[in-house]
Amino acid sequence: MSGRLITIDGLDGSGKATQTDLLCRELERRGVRYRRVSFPDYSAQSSAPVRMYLNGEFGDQPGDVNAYAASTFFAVDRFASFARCWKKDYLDGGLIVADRYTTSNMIYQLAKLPKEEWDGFLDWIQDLEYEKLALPRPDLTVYLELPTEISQKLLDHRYEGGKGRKDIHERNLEFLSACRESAAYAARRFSWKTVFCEEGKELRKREEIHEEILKLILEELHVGI
Ligand SMILES: Nc1ncnc2c1ncn2[C@@H]1O[C@H](COP(=O)(O)OP(=O)(O)O)[C@@H](O)[C@H]1O
Ligand SMILES: Cc1cn([C@H]2C[C@H](O)[C@@H](COP(=O)(O)OP(=O)(O)O)O2)c(=O)[nH]c1=O
Repeated sequence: MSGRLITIDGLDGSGKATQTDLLCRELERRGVRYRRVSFPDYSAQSSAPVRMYLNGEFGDQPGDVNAYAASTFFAVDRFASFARCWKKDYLDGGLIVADRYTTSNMIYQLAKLPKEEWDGFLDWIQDLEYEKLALPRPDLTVYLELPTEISQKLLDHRYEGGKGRKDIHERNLEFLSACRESAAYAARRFSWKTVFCEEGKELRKREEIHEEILKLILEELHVGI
């Protein structure tokens, strides 16, 4: 029996870590067993090429590494995490909560390509990650939608002005705006559940967003929580 995989995705600074924390706390409160994973898996050796890419060692613009090459770095890191850390739990029927997943390649790497190549890339990345590498497909993807101007402010706040720590994606507002468009496309194609985190130019409260995500999970997955 295979388990279930919930992925939480969104642009940098959209609240993924915050919402993953709140969800995991709620699962614990309800006594639901789960395993939390996060991508890239920075603490693992498998993320070395990802770290080099995001640090700008292959070029300081996202487009300096093409969508296919960059996607493979992230895919290999995911394969290593699955094989080493959560395959057994998943195959035993466990609930996995992922902060970013293949869905991030479908957002960020897709954005590097002209629109007429989007469907071909999305077919390719599904084949690579879900078929050839045999990674599980998500049962539910929650996409946190937030205008880049707001997510950038939150990121700035998180980095407390120390802009040097931003990676090559986070530094590039134009790229992040393109990612918002590619994310909307992927969300439509794959029926991701979009959670709008802004209301009337204001960021919604953490708890309110959390309640919406919890409701979605209960409705969509019928998990006993
Ligand atoms: N709904 C919210 N309202 C206000 N601040 C928020 C909200 N959600 C997240 N934050 C803050 O915004 C910053 C980015 O959130 P984070 O969860 O780290 O985003 P991500 O994991 O998507 O990069 C953090 O400092 C976090 O505390
Ligand atoms: C997991 C993953 C991330 N990414 C991108 C999204 C982010 O811009 C970047 C690193 O993700 P992340 O570590 O979430 O960023 P942060 O610095 O906010 O913690 O890598 C991909 O392009 N493909 C992927 O498969």
